[in-house]
Amino acid sequence: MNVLIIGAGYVGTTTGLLFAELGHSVTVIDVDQKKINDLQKGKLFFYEPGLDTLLTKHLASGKITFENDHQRAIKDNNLIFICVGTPQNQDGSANLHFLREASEFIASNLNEYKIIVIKSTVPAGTSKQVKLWIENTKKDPVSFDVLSNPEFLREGNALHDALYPDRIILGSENDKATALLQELYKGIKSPFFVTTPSAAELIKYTANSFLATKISFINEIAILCDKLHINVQDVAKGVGLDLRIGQLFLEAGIGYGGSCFPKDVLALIDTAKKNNIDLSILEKVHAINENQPGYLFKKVKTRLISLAAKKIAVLGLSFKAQTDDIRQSPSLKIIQNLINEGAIVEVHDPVAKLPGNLVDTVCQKDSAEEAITNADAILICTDWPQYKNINWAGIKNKMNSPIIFDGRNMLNTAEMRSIGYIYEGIGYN
Ligand SMILES: NC(=O)c1ccc[n+]([C@@H]2O[C@H](COP(=O)([O-])OP(=O)(O)OC[C@H]3O[C@@H](n4cnc5c(N)ncnc54)[C@H](O)[C@@H]3O)[C@@H](O)[C@H]2O)c1
Ligand SMILES: O=c1ccn([C@@H]2O[C@H](COP(=O)(O)OP(=O)(O)O[C@H]3O[C@H](CO)[C@@H](O)[C@H](O)[C@H]3O)[C@@H](O)[C@H]2O)c(=O)[nH]1
Repeated sequence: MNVLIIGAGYVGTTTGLLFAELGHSVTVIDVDQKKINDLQKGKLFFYEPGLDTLLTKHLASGKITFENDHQRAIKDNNLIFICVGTPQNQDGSANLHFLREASEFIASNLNEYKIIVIKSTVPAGTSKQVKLWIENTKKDPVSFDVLSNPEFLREGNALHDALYPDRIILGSENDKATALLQELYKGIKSPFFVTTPSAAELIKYTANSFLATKISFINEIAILCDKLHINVQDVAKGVGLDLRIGQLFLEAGIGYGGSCFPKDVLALIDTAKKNNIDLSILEKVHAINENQPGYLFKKVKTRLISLAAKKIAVLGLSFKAQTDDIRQSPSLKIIQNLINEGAIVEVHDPVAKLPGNLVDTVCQKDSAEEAITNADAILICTDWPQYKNINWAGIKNKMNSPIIFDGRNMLNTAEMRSIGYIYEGIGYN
């Protein structure tokens, strides 16, 4: 099958490579010419394990093409996936500006029947809105269908999640279009659930908000655990053994970040508000998450008292391991707090880089060991597995004072204390 992808970001690039891997012929377009130029040369603009190899493979196989001629791309393809960004507006609502632009561009080049699939995360009812935008812009009486096929991949696991998703959700009211999409995904052995476009759109936000709720819930329990001197990891394990609850997304820490959970929780709150529905549970989820980086910071202040001129090593910048994405990363909030209190901050991350506003005030080191040397304390902000393998016994004597605040509960408490560290995690860890 021939497929066109609009938007060569995380989702568009991964989806394009997935379809190429399934044997389809994929064309990808993006308004960002530099991204297209780089992708044509096999260069990914983000760090995502395994994706670069697949890109090289399918550029060579000719199954994926990154195209500059956008009009021709629309005219030549009758199955189009929209994967543009839907960022957060100031009031928390989803910004559909890029989606509207892409829809109207399709409309002005609508030469024959097309199936338009929205993969971007969009509020319930957006498929209907896209239909209207296209109807109002198209020049000729050509028919089309708009479907919803939300994406559930995680950054850092994009390839695995694309090839082995827990489910494929399709919002479609046209049986022929549904059959075509089922054919497109034929190689994927996962449940294929068909519902209305609006329900598909709401499933996406509900899933992300539920996972965010699990995280905020365990983070609140962790604060109680600190007070009661009970280990939150034991509590999470015992609770998660109940199959109705499950073990995943019960890791207490410094809160969720990234380009999805924070914005999607706020967008669902906005949808509820616009419909006069009280979704206060999600307002609380958001508020807890806003406070969680500050909770670790408070522990630092309580122990060190003054941070002025203290050297603090921060391990991890990205919002989670296996990605260089620093959007909404709790690590950045903590670094800002440290700077505000006069601390000298040295950071390390295996792949992520400091944002422009921090490069002059914070020093990024090439290795964790360099950042730790002469530090008055270490703050672990991202759960990069390599931090477990630091020679903790060896490096202890290079610190001014051996104190670790583990915002991801990733090190072994007993081991760290036996080496001689003052070690504090989240939730009496
Ligand atoms: N990043 C993730 O892990 C993830 C996972 C699931 C769902 N989503 C959702 O998928 C959508 C895309 O996310 P992303 O992370 O890939 O975003 P992104 O910002 O990485 O990529 C979006 C791309 O769309 C391009 N674009 C914007 N307007 C365009 C237009 N009119 N024509 C062509 N290209 C255009 C941009 O230049 C950009 O390259 C969002 O709605 C997001 O919430 C993201
Ligand atoms: O027990 C946990 C699990 C995660 N996190 C944090 O939660 C955030 C999000 O993690 P994760 O869900 O793994 O990353 P994303 O790549 O943001 O993926 C989420 O957002 C995507 C975009 O919508 C969805 O497609 C995915 O299904 C959904 O998991 C990160 O900061 C994690 O550190 C925790 O604090 N505790």
